[in-house]
Amino acid sequence: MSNRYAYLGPEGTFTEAALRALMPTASTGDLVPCAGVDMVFAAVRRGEVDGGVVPLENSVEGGVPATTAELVGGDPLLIAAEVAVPVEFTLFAREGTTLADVKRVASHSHALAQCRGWLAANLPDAETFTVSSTAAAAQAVAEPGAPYDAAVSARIAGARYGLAPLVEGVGDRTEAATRFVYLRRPGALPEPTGADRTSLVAFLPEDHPGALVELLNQFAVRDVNLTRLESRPTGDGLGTYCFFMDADGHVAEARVGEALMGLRRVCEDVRFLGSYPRADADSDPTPFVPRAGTTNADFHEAEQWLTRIRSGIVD
Ligand SMILES: O=C(O)C(=O)C[C@]1(C(=O)O)C=C[C@@H](O)C=C1
Repeated sequence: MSNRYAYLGPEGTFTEAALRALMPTASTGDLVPCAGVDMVFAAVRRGEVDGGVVPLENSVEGGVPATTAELVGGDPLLIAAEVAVPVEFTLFAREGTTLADVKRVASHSHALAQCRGWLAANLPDAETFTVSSTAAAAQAVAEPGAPYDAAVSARIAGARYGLAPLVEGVGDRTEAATRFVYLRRPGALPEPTGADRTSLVAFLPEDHPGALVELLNQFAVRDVNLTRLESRPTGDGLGTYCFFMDADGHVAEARVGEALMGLRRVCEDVRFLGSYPRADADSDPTPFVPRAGTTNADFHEAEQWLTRIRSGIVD
């Protein structure tokens, strides 16, 4: 039986494009569209699918709140892969609609935010409506008696729902990209590839001066590069935050493992979200070389030395 994968649907989302990039051999019948990010998580947790793909962060609008909330607070799942997809937005409408006819525009909140400037300049009087995804907007516009005149969607969504492109390239930033992650139930981690990323959530102990520095130092002293740090309220009251962190490297590497042990000591809690191959590994012009004293070999040598002196061997 082939594997089944859930994703933020309906058909024609950027998330579907991400899933197809991650699982190029999966056929359409293996892909399970879900109406929300939370439903993708639920389908994976319940074992209805082998894994699922959700948007994690966008280069213009930042973290996707629904994904971060599930990763931080929901029943644990592991990130097993990632992919970055360029996001180019098109304004779609039913055949015969002109720009002057457009009074109501629907899309995903992250998509509307990325087209804010264009919409203000070109459709200043149009109202915007947030729906569950860019493809859900296109699907709604295509329905008879549609509540919206136009949708901001991916090119594939327009074709999928039989809409006409009114204007292409309505995004404010031409280089916009979204990072998507592939989630699965806890189990064996992907093997280290030499160009990996580790994601986790750190919960600080009681608030005190330098608490965040202590946390960051665990990575700094082991020369582990952080690629993302996002604070998020825990929900336990104003001023109480946890930190969503991405670091270069795989937890199987001594230097990353030691940094995580250090974090575990200084934090109230640490939620490990996975170690998986970096999507940008091929495009990295200057591969990271840890400084002397922080290579995996240095950590192993120091560990062996400790074992020897603990048993009284002094060389
Ligand atoms: O609605 C979609 O098409 C999605 O895949 C979701 C999503 C997002 O959550 O950011 C993905 C990329 C774009 O930035 C806009 C929307």
